Amino acid sequence: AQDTESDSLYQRLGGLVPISVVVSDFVDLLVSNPQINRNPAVAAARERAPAPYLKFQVTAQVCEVTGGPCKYTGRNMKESHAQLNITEAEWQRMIALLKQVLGKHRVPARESGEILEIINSTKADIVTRP
Ligand code: HEM
Repeated sequence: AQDTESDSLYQRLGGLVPISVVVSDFVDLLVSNPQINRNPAVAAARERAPAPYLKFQVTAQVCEVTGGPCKYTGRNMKESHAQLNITEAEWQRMIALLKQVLGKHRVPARESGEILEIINSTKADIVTRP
């Protein structure tokens, strides 16, 4: 059936299968990005939080906040990123990688815009250095 204006973002994205694929590609790009890995706190956190774990938690979180049936049980964004010293430049790099993945998977403009808005709403909790 066609999407309607009132469908949740979760429904318009196509549910957990496409969401998990996009998150997986995004996390793969993020954890292998040389600029972001130059941050020693981020690089060190890979042992505590390996890519498969991040994929699980981010998928559950995106599913929940877009109106899907999941329940995110991880830590909040402020606590989980507080020790990582994430800079504005690292944030901008992450946004560029996210846009790249949304484009690769042909996520439409409306849905991409809503995802970017959700991600931007977490920026103040995640970026702790200029
Ligand atoms: C430059 C941007 C970002 C970097 C470098 C980054 C890096 C990390 C790292 C290294 C961890 C593991 C922390 C630890 O366990 O000590 C983590 C956890 C996590 N991040 Fe990010 N992150 C970024 C942005 C985001 C954004 C925008 C979101 C989604 C809104 C997000 C969602 C999560 C989630 C759900 C966890 C798991 C929390 C938990 O373990 O309970 N991250 N991130």
